[in-house]
Amino acid sequence: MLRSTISSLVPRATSVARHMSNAAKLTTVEINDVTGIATLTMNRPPVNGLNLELLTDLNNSIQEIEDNKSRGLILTSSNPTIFSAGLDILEMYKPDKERLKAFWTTLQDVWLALYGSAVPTAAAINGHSPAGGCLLATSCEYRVMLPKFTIGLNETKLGIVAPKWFMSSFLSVLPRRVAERALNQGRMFTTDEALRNGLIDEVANSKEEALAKCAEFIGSFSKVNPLARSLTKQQLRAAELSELENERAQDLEKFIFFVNQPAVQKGLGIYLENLKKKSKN
Ligand SMILES: CCCCCCCCCCCC/C=C/CC(=O)SCCNC(=O)CCNC(=O)[C@H](O)C(C)(C)COP(=O)(O)OP(=O)(O)OC[C@H]1O[C@@H](n2cnc3c(N)ncnc32)[C@H](O)[C@@H]1OP(=O)(O)O
Repeated sequence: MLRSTISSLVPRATSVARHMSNAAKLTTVEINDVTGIATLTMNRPPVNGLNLELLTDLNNSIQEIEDNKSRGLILTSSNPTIFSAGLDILEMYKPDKERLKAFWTTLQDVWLALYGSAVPTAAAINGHSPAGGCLLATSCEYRVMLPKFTIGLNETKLGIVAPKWFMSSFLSVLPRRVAERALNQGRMFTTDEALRNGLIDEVANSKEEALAKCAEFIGSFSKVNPLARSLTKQQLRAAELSELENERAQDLEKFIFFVNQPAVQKGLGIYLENLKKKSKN
């Protein structure tokens, strides 16, 4: 459900950005005191794999940004070549039952909070963004990406299935036939392909430029009534949000059942092994 927090139109004091969250966490939130825009940075080396702890910090940070009435949220990564490698496969491979439940429930929370955020959202995609990384990026309203990286929902390549709400975010950005083919193929788009197909909105040559373009997008709403804006967004996104809200328990059950299938476990094991082999070469 879209949060009701509305950013104020009162101009901010002129000063440099200030940190709201500390670096001990896997995310940091920095508010620009001039623009009032919050930059939420993922920082879980080596690849920003979305494990339970990173998802928990992401969820708390989004909440913090909403509560502090920021003008907007920019999601990015501290890693210079990876936005996020998607879900940490180790959470799903030979999983602990209780942790697996908490992991998926927190992922649901993050998606509901980000896709349904009341504030304008943008992703500065400063590196590769497969699967769960693409989910985060497409949950935002605007995407700026650096050249020569890749983005997409590659689940079928891992022998897994993107849940419906992953598809909802993807479909909110791409034309249906492009989304359908890409999902079935597990296609990863290069930056150029992503731009051509509308999966991203702009290309930037540096992270700084990407952040500036995201800020410009968020700034484009400065003359729009924030309540009218957020209620409009809420109506546009309500169907997908309610669908997951109403089916959270079934979605969790399906996930747990699916992940525990021997064929899925075998596929994940092989995929992990190949990733490790590749990283050693
Ligand atoms: C009827 C219908 C039913 C429907 C039911 C639905 C049920 C739900 C099903 C379940 C759905 C689950 C959805 C999952 C979505 C996901 O997000 S899955 C994750 C997908 N991610 C990937 O495929 C990315 C894999 N990684 C890479 O491609 C590369 O690592 C990279 C491009 C991100 C970075 O490359 P590079 O910089 O060269 O680093 P590497 O050397 O490859 O990696 C370093 C290090 O990290 C490990 N690693 C990489 N990614 C992951 C990951 N996602 N999880 C865990 N670990 C990862 C990699 O193995 C290396 O480790 P070592 O250093 O070797 O230890």
